Amino acid sequence: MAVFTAVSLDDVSEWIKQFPLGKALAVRGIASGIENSNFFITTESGEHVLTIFENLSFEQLPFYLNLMRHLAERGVLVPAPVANDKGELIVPLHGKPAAIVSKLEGSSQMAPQPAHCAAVGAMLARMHLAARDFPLTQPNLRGLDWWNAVTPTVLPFLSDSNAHLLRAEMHFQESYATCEHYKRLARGPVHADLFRNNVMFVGERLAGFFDFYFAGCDTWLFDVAVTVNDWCIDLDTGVLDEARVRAMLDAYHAVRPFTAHEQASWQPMLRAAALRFWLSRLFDFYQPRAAEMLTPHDPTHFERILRERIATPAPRLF
Ligand SMILES: Nc1ncnc2c1ncn2[C@@H]1O[C@H](COP(=O)(O)OP(=O)(O)O)[C@@H](O)[C@H]1O
Ligand SMILES: N[C@@H](CCOP(=O)(O)O)C(=O)O
Repeated sequence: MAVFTAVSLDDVSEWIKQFPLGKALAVRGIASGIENSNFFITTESGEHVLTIFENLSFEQLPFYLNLMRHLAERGVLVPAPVANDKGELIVPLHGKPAAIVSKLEGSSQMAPQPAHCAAVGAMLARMHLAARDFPLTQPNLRGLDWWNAVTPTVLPFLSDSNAHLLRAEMHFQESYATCEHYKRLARGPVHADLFRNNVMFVGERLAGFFDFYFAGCDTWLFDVAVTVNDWCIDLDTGVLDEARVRAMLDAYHAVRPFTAHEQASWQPMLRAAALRFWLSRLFDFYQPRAAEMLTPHDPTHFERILRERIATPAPRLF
């Protein structure tokens, strides 16, 4: 669990007066976050989530909050940010940026079946299409530039075999990023971290996507690859589960058809998505941020997935 910025009902009662939500009745800290301090807030107008951003700045946040508002206004199931009486979505609390969003119902589906994967695939395609006219841009801050910056900081800790894998994959991805197929991939705002724990379900009904704080502009196919690499695998081996992959890809394709350039890029992109999380987990493991009590995620999970995606031909996209 991350260190929390403590917030009392008294703090919130005063602060929330600037929002059209009525009085605050209760505040409850959420223990499961690892990036930010999150609280469920009961107000006279219902349940909301208050987030105090521990790492992101006032400059970076408008992209995420406005993207969520843009998507929510277009019927994509995401938390809707609430503006204060000046129309602001990001308002300081205890000197840190903070925001209030609507609370999604449901819970995470940690053992997804093909029906869940189909619902996620369809909503992901709707999200990509709905964000086409989103006016703000911000790069994926965990993209190729970040991989290049982080690689030398983790290489000294790796075994010879893993160092070789990392160097070879970085070389492959840098070269792939210059090819014609890659340049012609559709792009736009992407979630970039749509793991099982960032989606709410009520039974088989998808209730919403949340945790947009790794979102950025990148290829839509990268988003699909990140999502497939988490939702459609056997967690012990990293091997793709054919039924769940087909359900997710077919549902996505029915809403936003994949292209031939995407088909040609699918295996490199599954590798890129595995590399991205291997690198961030290695970084968090070997270079933990000061003053946080995080239990790092296991990097070997994504090393296994990367090796598997290199070794096994990718299933067809469509
Ligand atoms: N809008 C929301 N609706 C309902 N629950 C939410 C919402 N946002 C966050 N949560 C809850 O808070 C937990 C932590 O949120 P998350 O955004 O994943 O934190 P972090 O970015 O710190 O990892 C989630 O697992 C979920 O239970
Ligand atoms: N999904 C990433 C870590 C990001 O954590 P989140 O709780 O903010 O989704 C991983 O598994 O490495």
